[in-house]
Amino acid sequence: MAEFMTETTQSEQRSPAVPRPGAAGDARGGTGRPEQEQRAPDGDGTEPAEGQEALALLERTRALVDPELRAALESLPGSMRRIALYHFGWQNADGTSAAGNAGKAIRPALVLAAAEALGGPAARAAAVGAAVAVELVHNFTLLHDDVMDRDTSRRHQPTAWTVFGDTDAILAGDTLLALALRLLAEDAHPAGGPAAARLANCVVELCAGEHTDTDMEHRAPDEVTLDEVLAMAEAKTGALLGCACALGALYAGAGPEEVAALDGFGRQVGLAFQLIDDVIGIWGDPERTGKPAGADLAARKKSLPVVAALTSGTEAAAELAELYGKPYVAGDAEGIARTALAVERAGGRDWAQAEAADRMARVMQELARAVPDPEAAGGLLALAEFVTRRSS
Ligand SMILES: CC(C)=CCC/C(C)=C/CC/C(C)=C/COP(=O)(O)OP(=O)(O)O
Repeated sequence: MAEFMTETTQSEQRSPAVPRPGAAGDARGGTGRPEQEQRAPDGDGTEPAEGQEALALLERTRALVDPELRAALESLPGSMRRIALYHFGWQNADGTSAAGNAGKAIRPALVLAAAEALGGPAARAAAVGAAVAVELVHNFTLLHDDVMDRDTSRRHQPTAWTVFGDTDAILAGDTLLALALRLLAEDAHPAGGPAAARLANCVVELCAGEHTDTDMEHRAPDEVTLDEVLAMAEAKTGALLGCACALGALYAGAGPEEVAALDGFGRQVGLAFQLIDDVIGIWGDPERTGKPAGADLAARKKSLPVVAALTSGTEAAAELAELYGKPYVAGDAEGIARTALAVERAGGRDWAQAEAADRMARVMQELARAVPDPEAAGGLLALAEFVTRRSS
Protein backbone atom coordinates (compact mmCIF):
# COMPACT_ATOMS: atom_id res chain seq x y z
CA MET A 1 0.00 0.00 0.00
CA ALA A 2 1.12 3.53 -0.59
CA GLU A 3 3.25 5.26 2.00
CA PHE A 4 1.37 6.55 5.01
CA MET A 5 1.31 10.30 5.50
CA THR A 6 -0.61 12.68 7.65
CA GLU A 7 -0.12 16.30 6.87
CA THR A 8 2.21 18.38 4.80
CA THR A 9 5.53 20.09 4.73
CA GLN A 10 5.29 23.81 5.21
CA SER A 11 7.30 26.46 3.46
CA GLU A 12 10.91 26.22 4.57
CA GLN A 13 10.87 29.82 5.74
CA ARG A 14 8.28 28.87 8.31
CA SER A 15 9.27 25.41 9.36
CA PRO A 16 12.76 24.27 10.21
CA ALA A 17 13.53 20.75 11.26
CA VAL A 18 13.31 20.54 15.01
CA PRO A 19 15.81 18.78 17.24
CA ARG A 20 13.70 16.41 19.27
CA PRO A 21 13.42 17.22 22.98
CA GLY A 22 15.51 14.98 25.21
CA ALA A 23 12.72 12.99 26.80
CA ALA A 24 10.57 12.90 23.70
CA GLY A 25 10.47 9.73 21.65
CA ASP A 26 8.42 9.23 18.51
CA ALA A 27 4.92 10.53 18.55
CA ARG A 28 2.71 8.13 20.45
CA GLY A 29 -0.86 7.26 20.02
CA GLY A 30 -3.30 7.77 22.84
CA THR A 31 -3.68 4.12 23.59
CA GLY A 32 -0.72 3.97 25.94
CA ARG A 33 0.88 1.21 23.86
CA PRO A 34 4.64 1.07 23.54
CA GLU A 35 6.07 3.00 20.61
CA GLN A 36 7.04 -0.10 18.67
CA GLU A 37 3.45 -1.25 18.64
CA GLN A 38 2.18 2.14 17.57
CA ARG A 39 4.33 2.49 14.49
CA ALA A 40 2.38 3.10 11.35
CA PRO A 41 2.75 0.44 8.72
CA ASP A 42 5.52 1.17 6.28
CA GLY A 43 6.07 -2.10 4.56
CA ASP A 44 9.22 -2.89 6.51
CA GLY A 45 7.67 -5.74 8.42
CA THR A 46 7.22 -3.83 11.68
CA GLU A 47 3.43 -3.52 11.56
CA PRO A 48 1.72 -4.65 14.74
CA ALA A 49 -0.35 -7.76 14.19
CA GLU A 50 -3.59 -6.06 15.23
CA GLY A 51 -2.99 -3.39 12.57
CA GLN A 52 -3.17 -5.96 9.80
CA GLU A 53 -6.95 -5.98 9.69
CA ALA A 54 -7.06 -2.22 9.21
CA LEU A 55 -4.34 -2.41 6.57
CA ALA A 56 -6.28 -5.03 4.67
CA LEU A 57 -9.44 -2.90 4.89
CA LEU A 58 -7.60 0.15 3.61
CA GLU A 59 -6.15 -1.79 0.71
CA ARG A 60 -9.50 -3.29 -0.17
CA THR A 61 -11.01 0.20 0.02
CA ARG A 62 -8.47 1.56 -2.46
CA ALA A 63 -9.21 -1.35 -4.80
CA LEU A 64 -12.97 -0.66 -4.66
CA VAL A 65 -12.87 3.11 -4.67
CA ASP A 66 -10.03 4.03 -7.02
CA PRO A 67 -11.64 2.88 -10.29
CA GLU A 68 -14.75 5.01 -9.59
CA LEU A 69 -12.68 7.87 -8.27
CA ARG A 70 -10.50 7.89 -11.37
CA ALA A 71 -13.53 7.64 -13.65
CA ALA A 72 -15.05 10.65 -11.88
CA LEU A 73 -11.83 12.62 -12.33
CA GLU A 74 -11.64 11.61 -16.00
CA SER A 75 -15.05 13.26 -16.50
CA LEU A 76 -13.63 16.68 -15.60
CA PRO A 77 -12.60 19.34 -18.13
CA GLY A 78 -8.90 18.96 -19.04
CA SER A 79 -7.67 21.94 -17.01
CA MET A 80 -9.20 20.69 -13.73
CA ARG A 81 -8.52 17.03 -14.49
CA ARG A 82 -4.80 17.70 -14.80
CA ILE A 83 -4.54 19.34 -11.40
CA ALA A 84 -6.75 16.72 -9.72
CA LEU A 85 -4.82 13.78 -11.17
CA TYR A 86 -1.57 15.44 -10.09
CA HIS A 87 -2.93 16.01 -6.57
CA PHE A 88 -3.89 12.32 -6.25
CA GLY A 89 -0.43 11.34 -7.45
CA TRP A 90 -1.72 9.68 -10.62
CA GLN A 91 -0.07 12.12 -13.00
CA ASN A 92 3.15 14.05 -12.94
CA ALA A 93 3.10 17.82 -13.34
CA ASP A 94 3.81 17.39 -17.08
CA GLY A 95 0.77 15.16 -17.52
CA THR A 96 2.64 11.85 -17.79
CA SER A 97 1.24 9.05 -15.67
CA ALA A 98 2.61 8.35 -12.19
CA ALA A 99 2.39 5.44 -9.77
CA GLY A 100 0.55 7.60 -7.27
CA ASN A 101 0.09 8.02 -3.55
CA ALA A 102 -3.51 8.97 -3.08
CA GLY A 103 -3.43 8.85 0.73
CA LYS A 104 -4.49 6.35 3.37
CA ALA A 105 -8.18 6.18 2.37
CA ILE A 106 -9.34 6.27 6.00
CA ARG A 107 -12.58 8.11 5.27
CA PRO A 108 -13.82 5.92 2.39
CA ALA A 109 -12.83 2.87 4.45
CA LEU A 110 -15.10 4.15 7.24
CA VAL A 111 -17.99 4.58 4.77
CA LEU A 112 -17.63 1.01 3.54
CA ALA A 113 -17.03 -0.50 7.00
CA ALA A 114 -20.11 1.29 8.41
CA ALA A 115 -22.27 0.14 5.49
CA GLU A 116 -21.05 -3.43 5.87
CA ALA A 117 -21.48 -3.41 9.66
CA LEU A 118 -25.17 -2.53 9.34
CA GLY A 119 -26.10 -3.97 5.96
CA GLY A 120 -23.59 -6.62 4.95
CA PRO A 121 -21.73 -6.94 1.63
CA ALA A 122 -24.66 -5.66 -0.48
CA ALA A 123 -24.74 -2.38 1.44
CA ARG A 124 -20.96 -2.11 1.15
CA ALA A 125 -21.18 -2.49 -2.62
CA ALA A 126 -23.97 0.10 -2.82
CA ALA A 127 -21.92 2.59 -0.78
CA VAL A 128 -18.85 2.73 -3.05
CA GLY A 129 -20.07 5.95 -4.73
CA ALA A 130 -20.57 7.55 -1.30
CA ALA A 131 -17.06 6.49 -0.32
CA VAL A 132 -15.74 8.19 -3.46
CA ALA A 133 -17.73 11.33 -2.64
CA VAL A 134 -16.29 11.51 0.88
CA GLU A 135 -12.75 11.05 -0.44
CA LEU A 136 -13.34 13.84 -2.97
CA VAL A 137 -14.48 16.18 -0.21
CA HIS A 138 -11.45 15.26 1.90
CA ASN A 139 -9.17 16.11 -1.01
CA PHE A 140 -11.00 19.38 -1.66
CA THR A 141 -10.13 20.37 1.93
CA LEU A 142 -6.48 19.33 1.47
CA LEU A 143 -6.08 21.38 -1.73
CA HIS A 144 -7.51 24.46 -0.04
CA ASP A 145 -5.76 23.90 3.27
CA ASP A 146 -2.38 23.71 1.52
CA VAL A 147 -2.99 27.07 -0.14
CA MET A 148 -4.08 28.65 3.14
CA ASP A 149 -1.19 27.23 5.18
CA ARG A 150 1.38 27.68 2.36
CA ASP A 151 2.33 24.03 2.79
CA THR A 152 4.78 23.03 0.10
CA SER A 153 4.64 19.25 0.20
CA ARG A 154 1.92 16.64 0.62
CA ARG A 155 2.18 12.86 0.32
CA HIS A 156 5.86 13.30 -0.59
CA GLN A 157 5.29 15.55 -3.57
CA PRO A 158 5.05 19.33 -4.06
CA THR A 159 1.56 20.64 -3.26
CA ALA A 160 -0.69 21.54 -6.19
CA TRP A 161 -0.54 25.29 -5.57
CA THR A 162 3.28 25.26 -5.76
CA VAL A 163 3.03 23.60 -9.20
CA PHE A 164 -0.09 25.21 -10.73
CA GLY A 165 -0.52 28.37 -8.64
CA ASP A 166 -3.04 29.37 -5.96
CA THR A 167 -5.90 30.09 -8.32
CA ASP A 168 -5.77 26.73 -10.08
CA ALA A 169 -5.38 24.77 -6.85
CA ILE A 170 -8.39 26.55 -5.34
CA LEU A 171 -10.47 25.94 -8.47
CA ALA A 172 -9.48 22.27 -8.54
CA GLY A 173 -10.55 21.97 -4.89
CA ASP A 174 -13.91 23.60 -5.70
CA THR A 175 -14.30 21.16 -8.60
CA LEU A 176 -13.73 18.11 -6.37
CA LEU A 177 -16.36 19.38 -3.94
CA ALA A 178 -18.91 19.87 -6.73
CA LEU A 179 -18.06 16.47 -8.20
CA ALA A 180 -18.66 14.81 -4.81
CA LEU A 181 -22.11 16.32 -4.47
CA ARG A 182 -22.97 15.51 -8.09
CA LEU A 183 -22.05 11.85 -7.56
CA LEU A 184 -24.48 11.57 -4.66
CA ALA A 185 -27.22 13.65 -6.26
CA GLU A 186 -27.12 11.42 -9.36
CA ASP A 187 -27.12 8.18 -7.37
CA ALA A 188 -30.38 6.31 -7.96
CA HIS A 189 -30.06 4.61 -4.52
CA PRO A 190 -32.67 6.00 -2.05
CA ALA A 191 -29.82 7.11 0.24
CA GLY A 192 -28.30 9.36 -2.47
CA GLY A 193 -30.35 12.48 -1.72
CA PRO A 194 -30.08 12.32 2.10
CA ALA A 195 -26.37 11.54 1.76
CA ALA A 196 -25.82 14.59 -0.48
CA ALA A 197 -27.61 16.83 2.03
CA ARG A 198 -25.64 15.36 4.92
CA LEU A 199 -22.31 15.79 3.14
CA ALA A 200 -23.17 19.38 2.20
CA ASN A 201 -23.96 20.16 5.86
CA CYS A 202 -20.70 18.54 6.86
CA VAL A 203 -18.77 20.81 4.46
CA VAL A 204 -20.39 23.84 6.07
CA GLU A 205 -19.21 22.58 9.47
CA LEU A 206 -15.72 21.86 8.13
CA CYS A 207 -15.40 25.39 6.75
CA ALA A 208 -16.50 26.91 10.05
CA GLY A 209 -13.98 24.70 11.88
CA GLU A 210 -11.21 25.69 9.50
CA HIS A 211 -12.11 29.35 9.96
CA THR A 212 -11.84 29.00 13.73
CA ASP A 213 -8.48 27.27 13.32
CA THR A 214 -6.95 30.03 11.19
CA ASP A 215 -8.56 32.73 13.31
CA MET A 216 -6.99 31.26 16.47
CA GLU A 217 -3.53 31.78 14.99
CA HIS A 218 -4.10 35.52 15.33
CA ARG A 219 -5.43 35.42 18.87
CA ALA A 220 -3.27 35.99 21.96
CA PRO A 221 -1.96 32.80 23.62
CA ASP A 222 -4.11 33.32 26.73
CA GLU A 223 -7.29 33.95 24.74
CA VAL A 224 -7.98 30.41 23.53
CA THR A 225 -9.62 27.81 25.76
CA LEU A 226 -9.28 24.04 25.59
CA ASP A 227 -13.03 23.66 25.01
CA GLU A 228 -12.79 25.99 22.02
CA VAL A 229 -9.92 24.09 20.45
CA LEU A 230 -11.64 20.74 21.02
CA ALA A 231 -14.79 22.09 19.36
CA MET A 232 -12.65 23.38 16.49
CA ALA A 233 -11.01 19.96 16.04
CA GLU A 234 -14.37 18.23 16.04
CA ALA A 235 -15.63 20.57 13.32
CA LYS A 236 -12.43 20.60 11.24
CA THR A 237 -11.67 16.88 11.36
CA GLY A 238 -14.30 14.95 13.34
CA ALA A 239 -17.24 16.10 11.24
CA LEU A 240 -16.02 14.40 8.05
CA LEU A 241 -15.13 11.13 9.78
CA GLY A 242 -18.55 11.20 11.46
CA CYS A 243 -20.22 11.95 8.14
CA ALA A 244 -18.33 9.09 6.46
CA CYS A 245 -19.77 6.63 9.01
CA ALA A 246 -23.23 8.19 8.79
CA LEU A 247 -23.24 7.86 5.00
CA GLY A 248 -22.34 4.19 5.30
CA ALA A 249 -25.27 3.76 7.68
CA LEU A 250 -27.63 5.56 5.28
CA TYR A 251 -26.61 3.21 2.45
CA ALA A 252 -27.35 0.28 4.76
CA GLY A 253 -30.90 1.61 5.15
CA ALA A 254 -30.38 2.49 8.83
CA GLY A 255 -32.82 4.69 10.73
CA PRO A 256 -32.06 8.12 12.23
CA GLU A 257 -30.89 6.75 15.59
CA GLU A 258 -28.39 4.35 14.06
CA VAL A 259 -27.17 7.02 11.66
CA ALA A 260 -26.66 9.45 14.56
CA ALA A 261 -24.84 6.79 16.58
CA LEU A 262 -22.46 6.07 13.69
CA ASP A 263 -21.88 9.80 13.26
CA GLY A 264 -21.05 10.06 16.98
CA PHE A 265 -18.63 7.17 16.70
CA GLY A 266 -16.87 8.74 13.69
CA ARG A 267 -16.57 12.11 15.41
CA GLN A 268 -14.82 10.55 18.41
CA VAL A 269 -12.49 8.72 16.04
CA GLY A 270 -11.88 12.06 14.33
CA LEU A 271 -10.97 13.76 17.57
CA ALA A 272 -8.55 10.98 18.48
CA PHE A 273 -7.15 11.27 14.93
CA GLN A 274 -6.58 15.03 15.30
CA LEU A 275 -5.01 14.65 18.77
CA ILE A 276 -2.48 12.21 17.35
CA ASP A 277 -2.00 14.39 14.27
CA ASP A 278 -1.15 17.34 16.52
CA VAL A 279 1.30 15.26 18.58
CA ILE A 280 2.95 14.06 15.39
CA GLY A 281 3.03 17.66 14.15
CA ILE A 282 5.33 18.58 17.05
CA TRP A 283 7.26 15.42 17.92
CA GLY A 284 6.81 13.22 14.87
CA ASP A 285 9.73 11.91 12.90
CA PRO A 286 10.02 13.99 9.70
CA GLU A 287 11.31 10.92 7.86
CA ARG A 288 7.99 9.23 8.48
CA THR A 289 5.61 12.19 8.35
CA GLY A 290 7.21 13.87 5.34
CA LYS A 291 7.00 17.22 7.07
CA PRO A 292 9.51 18.94 9.35
CA ALA A 293 8.50 18.48 12.98
CA GLY A 294 7.57 21.77 14.58
CA ALA A 295 5.82 23.30 11.55
CA ASP A 296 2.70 23.93 13.63
CA LEU A 297 4.79 25.61 16.33
CA ALA A 298 6.51 27.80 13.74
CA ALA A 299 3.08 28.87 12.45
CA ARG A 300 2.03 29.54 16.08
CA LYS A 301 -0.87 27.12 15.60
CA LYS A 302 -3.13 26.71 18.62
CA SER A 303 -3.04 22.94 18.30
CA LEU A 304 -4.52 20.72 21.00
CA PRO A 305 -1.28 19.97 22.92
CA VAL A 306 -0.26 23.64 22.72
CA VAL A 307 -3.53 24.93 24.16
CA ALA A 308 -3.47 22.25 26.86
CA ALA A 309 0.01 23.47 27.76
CA LEU A 310 -0.92 27.16 27.61
CA THR A 311 -3.86 26.63 29.96
CA SER A 312 -1.96 24.43 32.43
CA GLY A 313 -1.11 27.24 34.86
CA THR A 314 2.48 26.01 35.06
CA GLU A 315 5.74 27.95 34.82
CA ALA A 316 6.36 26.32 31.46
CA ALA A 317 2.98 27.65 30.29
CA ALA A 318 4.13 31.21 30.96
CA GLU A 319 7.35 30.55 29.07
CA LEU A 320 5.36 29.07 26.16
CA ALA A 321 2.99 32.06 26.10
CA GLU A 322 5.98 34.37 25.85
CA LEU A 323 7.50 32.33 23.00
CA TYR A 324 4.14 32.19 21.19
CA GLY A 325 3.69 35.94 21.67
CA LYS A 326 6.62 36.61 19.34
CA PRO A 327 6.59 35.87 15.61
CA TYR A 328 8.64 32.93 14.41
CA VAL A 329 11.98 33.95 12.92
CA ALA A 330 12.81 31.94 9.78
CA GLY A 331 15.44 29.28 10.46
CA ASP A 332 15.23 29.50 14.27
CA ALA A 333 15.40 25.75 14.90
CA GLU A 334 16.61 26.31 18.43
CA GLY A 335 13.56 28.49 19.21
CA ILE A 336 11.25 25.78 17.90
CA ALA A 337 13.03 23.17 20.02
CA ARG A 338 12.57 25.38 23.12
CA THR A 339 8.90 25.83 22.27
CA ALA A 340 8.37 22.07 21.87
CA LEU A 341 10.10 21.48 25.20
CA ALA A 342 7.91 24.09 26.90
CA VAL A 343 4.77 22.37 25.55
CA GLU A 344 6.05 19.07 26.87
CA ARG A 345 7.09 20.45 30.29
CA ALA A 346 3.70 22.13 30.65
CA GLY A 347 2.07 18.73 30.14
CA GLY A 348 0.67 19.30 26.63
CA ARG A 349 2.00 16.06 25.22
CA ASP A 350 0.83 13.90 28.12
CA TRP A 351 -2.56 15.56 28.03
CA ALA A 352 -3.00 14.94 24.31
CA GLN A 353 -2.08 11.28 24.69
CA ALA A 354 -4.40 10.81 27.67
CA GLU A 355 -7.19 12.64 25.85
CA ALA A 356 -6.75 10.44 22.77
CA ALA A 357 -7.00 7.37 25.03
CA ASP A 358 -10.15 8.84 26.57
CA ARG A 359 -11.61 9.42 23.10
CA MET A 360 -10.85 5.80 22.24
CA ALA A 361 -12.84 4.72 25.29
CA ARG A 362 -15.74 6.83 24.03
CA VAL A 363 -15.24 5.35 20.56
CA MET A 364 -15.84 1.89 22.05
CA GLN A 365 -19.00 3.08 23.83
CA GLU A 366 -20.38 4.76 20.72
CA LEU A 367 -19.57 1.69 18.66
CA ALA A 368 -21.31 -0.67 21.06
CA ARG A 369 -24.38 1.60 20.85
CA ALA A 370 -24.24 1.85 17.06
CA VAL A 371 -23.32 -1.73 16.19
CA PRO A 372 -24.14 -4.07 19.11
CA ASP A 373 -22.87 -7.19 17.29
CA PRO A 374 -19.10 -7.23 18.03
CA GLU A 375 -18.36 -9.30 14.95
CA ALA A 376 -20.10 -6.84 12.65
CA ALA A 377 -18.33 -3.96 14.41
CA GLY A 378 -14.86 -5.47 13.88
CA GLY A 379 -13.90 -3.45 10.79
CA LEU A 380 -14.89 -0.12 12.32
CA LEU A 381 -13.00 -0.95 15.50
CA ALA A 382 -9.87 -1.92 13.56
CA LEU A 383 -9.95 1.40 11.68
CA ALA A 384 -10.49 3.38 14.90
CA GLU A 385 -7.50 1.69 16.53
CA PHE A 386 -5.42 2.25 13.43
CA VAL A 387 -5.88 6.03 13.44
CA THR A 388 -4.78 6.36 17.05
CA ARG A 389 -1.78 4.09 16.62
CA ARG A 390 -0.24 5.78 13.63
CA SER A 391 3.01 7.72 13.82
CA SER A 392 2.83 9.32 10.40
C1 LIG B 1 -12.50 23.66 4.58
C2 LIG B 1 -11.11 23.24 4.87
C3 LIG B 1 -10.04 23.77 4.02
C4 LIG B 1 -10.91 22.40 5.89
C5 LIG B 1 -9.58 21.85 6.25
C6 LIG B 1 -9.76 20.69 7.11
C7 LIG B 1 -8.46 19.93 7.32
C8 LIG B 1 -7.42 19.95 6.26
C9 LIG B 1 -8.31 19.24 8.46
C10 LIG B 1 -7.13 18.41 8.75
C11 LIG B 1 -7.53 16.97 8.65
C12 LIG B 1 -6.35 16.09 8.50
C13 LIG B 1 -5.61 15.74 9.74
C14 LIG B 1 -6.01 15.66 7.27
C15 LIG B 1 -5.00 14.63 6.97
O1 LIG B 1 -5.75 13.45 6.70
P1 LIG B 1 -5.08 12.07 6.29
O2 LIG B 1 -3.85 11.86 7.10
O3 LIG B 1 -6.12 11.03 6.36
O4 LIG B 1 -4.67 12.36 4.77
P2 LIG B 1 -4.34 11.35 3.58
O5 LIG B 1 -5.54 11.34 2.69
O6 LIG B 1 -3.15 11.95 2.90
O7 LIG B 1 -4.03 10.00 4.16
